[in-house]
Amino acid sequence: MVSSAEPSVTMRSWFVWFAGAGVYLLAVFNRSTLGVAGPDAMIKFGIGPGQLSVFVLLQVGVYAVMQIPAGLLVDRFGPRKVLLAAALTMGIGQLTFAFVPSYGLALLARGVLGCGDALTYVSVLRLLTSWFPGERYAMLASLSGFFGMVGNVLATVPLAMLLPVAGWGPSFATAAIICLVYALILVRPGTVTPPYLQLPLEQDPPTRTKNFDLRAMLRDVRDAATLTGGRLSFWVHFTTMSGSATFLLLWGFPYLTEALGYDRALASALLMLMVVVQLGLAVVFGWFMGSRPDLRMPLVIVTCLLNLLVWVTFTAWPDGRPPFPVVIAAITVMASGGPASAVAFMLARDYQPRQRLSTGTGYANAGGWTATALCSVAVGVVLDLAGARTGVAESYRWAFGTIALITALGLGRLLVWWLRSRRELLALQVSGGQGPVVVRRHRFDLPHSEHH
Ligand SMILES: N[C@@H](Cc1c[nH]cn1)C(=O)NCC(=O)O
Repeated sequence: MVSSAEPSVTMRSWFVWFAGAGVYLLAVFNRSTLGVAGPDAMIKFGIGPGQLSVFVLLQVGVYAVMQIPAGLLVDRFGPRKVLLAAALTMGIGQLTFAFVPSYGLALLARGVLGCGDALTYVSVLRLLTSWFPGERYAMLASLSGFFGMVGNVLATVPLAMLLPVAGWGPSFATAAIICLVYALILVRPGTVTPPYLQLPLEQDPPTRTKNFDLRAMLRDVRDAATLTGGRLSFWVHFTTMSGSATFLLLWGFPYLTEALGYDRALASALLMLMVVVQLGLAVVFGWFMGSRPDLRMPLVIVTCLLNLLVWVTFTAWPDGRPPFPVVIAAITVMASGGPASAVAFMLARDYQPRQRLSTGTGYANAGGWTATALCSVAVGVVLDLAGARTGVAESYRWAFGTIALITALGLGRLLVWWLRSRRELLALQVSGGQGPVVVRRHRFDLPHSEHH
């Protein structure tokens, strides 16, 4: 459990948060660029929609795989250096992407970009822990998503305007240069903007800088992943955000246009609606989770049940074409998944010891993105298999059934680890200790165990 003294909020705290969240804005901007450049990419590389979707799968896969290494790096080098590495890596990846001539090299460049992206969010969350007291964490972690949304919008509107005017190379090179220039802000302590650049290392020194050996790292990962609160954080992230992320990043647009027959403008507007509702809910949930941490798990469970209902509805709807009001309701419910996933980071913050906090945060973040990769691949495979035998709408019913199954699996594991974590908290309270939240024994609680 986090035991060090709580930092107080100063102007520097806000500056640090803005500087870090700026890198996150760039990360989401970069990861969203193919959303608008997709048609141009198909022409430039001579590829079809299937090969285009490989870019998204690669991005999500690299992101998920890189989460634990990202956390290990933050624990050893501190968030500033890792954010610097993130901005540089994204810049290099995007610059390469701007000029490579072939699909294979473009995939490689996107992989590099994904590595930079993966370093960002865990670092920003670490800055929050170092610079703000615990009660602000939930709201600020949720509000950091706002920067992501701005990045998303910047990739959608200005980039869509720039692409036809400036062309592929200059447009992506501009994105790269912005990252590389931004990296200057993070470059050398004390030279550019002293308050931010000097203080993160003083305020929250990385404790493992000298302990950069493989065995210590594996031990950190094992300890982060076997801790009850750590395992709970993984399954919370896994279950809350994966269905909606799969819909938003990859399969929502083709479903709305091909299966439901909506025109492209309406489909884009519905996805944009989801992003806007996400932002609103991030503020509401952030406030709620910060003021009632004891109710954060009930919030997660209700969110997961509602999301499961969405996927079951899509799967069970007789002709695979639910009416418009049902689709709107489903999209609104889906938008709750991302904001509720912030509970996973609160759990990591509350349960993981400070010296491996970011490893634990990366482990939690890997949960949702692993599930997103799983859902994305499962939907694609089932669409391929079912598409040969039945109509498009019917194929999506089967395909979205896999998301229902993965969500149900996640919810089952989440409930198991929630009950185990409650058992530990109850035992701690009985022995006079205090956990991050106060719990009261209920009939559904597991009996007290000698092992805990
Ligand atoms: N759970 C998301 C955050 C989120 C908030 N609203 C929608 N999504 C997450 O994992 N973020 C990490 C990232 O790098 O974007």
